[in-house]
Formats: sequence, structure tokens, C-alpha cells
Amino acid sequence: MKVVLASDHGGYQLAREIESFLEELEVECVSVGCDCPDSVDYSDYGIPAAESVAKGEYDRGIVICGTGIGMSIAANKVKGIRCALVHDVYTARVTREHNDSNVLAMGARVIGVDLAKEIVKTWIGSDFEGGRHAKRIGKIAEYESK
Ligand SMILES: O=C(CO)[C@H](O)[C@H](O)[C@H](O)COP(=O)(O)O
Repeated sequence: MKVVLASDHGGYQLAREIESFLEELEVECVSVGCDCPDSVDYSDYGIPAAESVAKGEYDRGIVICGTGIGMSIAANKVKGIRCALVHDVYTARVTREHNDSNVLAMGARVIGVDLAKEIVKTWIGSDFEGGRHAKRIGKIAEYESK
């Protein structure tokens, strides 16, 4: 699996932790910034990261800002992206199983490093169940293509 990782300044430190953690998990990860803790705009990093997932350059994306909200709003503007803002392990699993989320957003000012790692591990390791859920996300895709 190939994962693209993006953050703003609010998520910069946590993104570094997640980058190392993905390496431990032997998941290929490419960080597309930001590259230092100086103030930036989450949209400048979240949108290109989401676009690269939508284009198929990466299997999944992880986007991190202060609350995860800005990043999730930005990523979900990209056609084909189902970005889930997750701050607990249950949601991390269910958003893969039910929503087939292809981008994970987290807020570095909301959760700690250990929980973020658990979320990432669970989200990476959970699979879409299909069935009734496929019909539902199909309706979203249909709306998106209007
Ligand atoms: O979009 C956000 C809020 O929903 C992110 O948390 C940003 O990281 C945050 O707005 C950045 O705030 P700052 O005061 O500019 O550090």
C-alpha cells in the first residue's frame, strides 16, 4: 500500500510521528509537506494530497491539521475522495468497513500520538465490506458526477 501524508503547521509534529510509524508498519509513505512548523494554509497541502489519491497515484491519504476539520473539508472537495475525520479507534475501523474512506484526517491538537498511531494502524488494516455500503457510496459518486 502506498500512502500520501500531508499536514499544515498544526499537524507537522504528529505527521512526523506518523511518517516513522508507517515505516515501522512497512507501509510506503510519501510526505508532501508541509516541511517545517511555520504557519501555512492546510488547503495548500490537503487538496494536492487528496488529488493524488483521486488520480490513483496513492492508495490512501492521511492529512493532519490542528483539528483535522480544515483538512477534511478540503480533501472532501476533491471528486472521488471520501475523507473521514477520526479521533477514535472504532470510527477508524468502521469508516473503512462502511465508507471505504480513502483519506484519513486527524487533529493533532485533539488527540495524542499514541491514539493517532492506533487509529492509523486500524484504518490501514481494515477493509471495505461492500454490499449495502457499496450501494450507499455509489449514490454519493453518482451525485458527484452530476
Ligand atoms: O482548519 C483547522 C481548524 O479547523 C486547522 O486546525 C488548522 O490547523 C488551524 O486552523 C490552524 O490554526 P492557527 O491558529 O493558524 O495555527
